[in-house]
Amino acid sequence: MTNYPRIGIRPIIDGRRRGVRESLEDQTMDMARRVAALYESELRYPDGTPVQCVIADTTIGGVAEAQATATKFRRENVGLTLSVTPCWCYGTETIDMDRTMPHAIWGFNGSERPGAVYLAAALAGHAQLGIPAFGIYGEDVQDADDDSIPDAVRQRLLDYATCGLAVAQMKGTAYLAIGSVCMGIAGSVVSDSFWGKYLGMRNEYVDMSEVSRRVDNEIYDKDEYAKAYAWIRDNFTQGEDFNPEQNQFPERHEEWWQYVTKMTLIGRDLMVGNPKLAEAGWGEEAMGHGALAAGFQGQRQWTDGKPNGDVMETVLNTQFDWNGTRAPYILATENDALNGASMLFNHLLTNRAQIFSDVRTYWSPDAVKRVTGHTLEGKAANGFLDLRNSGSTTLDGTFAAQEDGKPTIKQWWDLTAVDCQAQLDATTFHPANVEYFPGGGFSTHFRSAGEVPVTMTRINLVDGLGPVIQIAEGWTVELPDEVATTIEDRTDRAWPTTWFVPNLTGEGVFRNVYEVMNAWGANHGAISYGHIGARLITLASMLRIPVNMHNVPSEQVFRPKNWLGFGTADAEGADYRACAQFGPLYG
Ligand SMILES: C[C@H](O)[C@@H](O)[C@@H](O)C(=O)CO
Ligand SMILES: [Mn+2]
Repeated sequence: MTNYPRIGIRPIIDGRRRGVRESLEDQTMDMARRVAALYESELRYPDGTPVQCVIADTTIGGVAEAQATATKFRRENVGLTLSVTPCWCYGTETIDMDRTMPHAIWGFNGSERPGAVYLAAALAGHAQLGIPAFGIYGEDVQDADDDSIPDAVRQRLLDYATCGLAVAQMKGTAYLAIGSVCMGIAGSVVSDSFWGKYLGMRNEYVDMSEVSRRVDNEIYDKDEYAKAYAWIRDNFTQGEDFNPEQNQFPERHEEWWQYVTKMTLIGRDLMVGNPKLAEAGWGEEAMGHGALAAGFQGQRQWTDGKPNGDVMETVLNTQFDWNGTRAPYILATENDALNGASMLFNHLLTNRAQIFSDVRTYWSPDAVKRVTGHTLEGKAANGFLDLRNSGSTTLDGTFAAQEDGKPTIKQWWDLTAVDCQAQLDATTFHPANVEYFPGGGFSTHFRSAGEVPVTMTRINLVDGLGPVIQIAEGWTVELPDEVATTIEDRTDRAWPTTWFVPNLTGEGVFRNVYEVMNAWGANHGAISYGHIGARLITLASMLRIPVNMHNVPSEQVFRPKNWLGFGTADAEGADYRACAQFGPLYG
């Protein structure tokens, strides 16, 4: 089993003996146990196992116990801490001083003993020492013997832990670039200072020739290949060839299917290794690159001569294959590492597959009317963004899986055979557009279901500033079939289609759909199921990545309390100032 990072829980207490400490021991330890129980029952790691907590051996009344706890937490692979207290305790004598992991404090809102006073004192210490920490405090006074966790507190506790675990899970892993810069796309210029200093990850690189070397030398598990190939041929429906006749090569399809299946196994093995390869004498290849995310350049040096990477990218980003259901592998198209990082954030916050797309076109109501005669209505009334990747994306992006009769992307452990079949039924694989992809291969086509809550995000690098992140919550929309086909025809009917409408707030770039398109910082976006903007903001603050645009309601925004010292009226400006002051987490 993967050695996932754990949540360290620190019960903080008033150190005075002869009555005070003794009277608080049970209540304080009990708070820690209740939070641990909450986390263990509500949160899971990507492999589906419950999140693990480590509670300090004793309550912490002073520095000696704080140090002993830090030692224990290092041993136990703790990646974030939460301090809890129902009472007054001694601020800087008890806080966790580790600057390389997230911290939060839950101060019980009681009147008998002042948990809130400790919270304020300890967070003032954090502000003064320059160690970011989140504060959690219930709105309504609770009695000392009330062991319930109020809903708002529960929400904050879960927000904090989910985001902190995302930070901790990235640390020490790798982004693997398979190939290098794709067609001059800035996001595929891999920035080791971003990955290393902000995410704590290393960059690994292999040339795309490594993929063809493994195909040529049969460096993959041949038994698994036979199973994978049979499954793909049985389950993937080949659709129409949209190429002009002189660009159709039906005699090569069989060879392409074999090749792209091998690429899929090889892409995965490059990322995470495969012990089967060692059994066949390929010990080094069996190790993999420890990659939590990867990217495949594809265009153009590979696709100009060989079958494209669309099937590989689609299958790896999907939550099932010939072996059944499983966590998705995060694999960015065009080696757009910044979109890969955006997908990774979304994935770690949700444990769900992620859609990679070009943010391709703004369709205004007038343009749709002119081209198709159709009047946009409902959520699409103000126009929509055409999200369409150049040939691949996760099959979960069909939203063919259903929860309570509604389209969704499930967590992989909840996917049923019916869900998987529905996703396959919604998808066709078309011979790739030969003008773009002279080496052939197959592209993935489906239309995403409408009325699904989604969040589109993207990290961009700005010279002189560093990374920034943009976040747009919104909904998918569907169009009548004829209108949809006309619009797809104008780009490429062989590619996956998702139509997206951001939630408009009437302010800034969210005053209309066009402005959101205009403000998008690059050609790609990472699209997650659900409205997860608030969690992305919290995660970004933990990593010190300022948010340059978002449409998340302000009451949902949750950042370290230190941010308030940088201004309270202008939250966006304060975020920039705080991120600049604290600098990257591992800088
Ligand atoms: C096939 C084309 O080159 C596409 O790959 C291109 O338009 C992009 O996807 C750019 O992001
Ligand atoms: Mn693209």
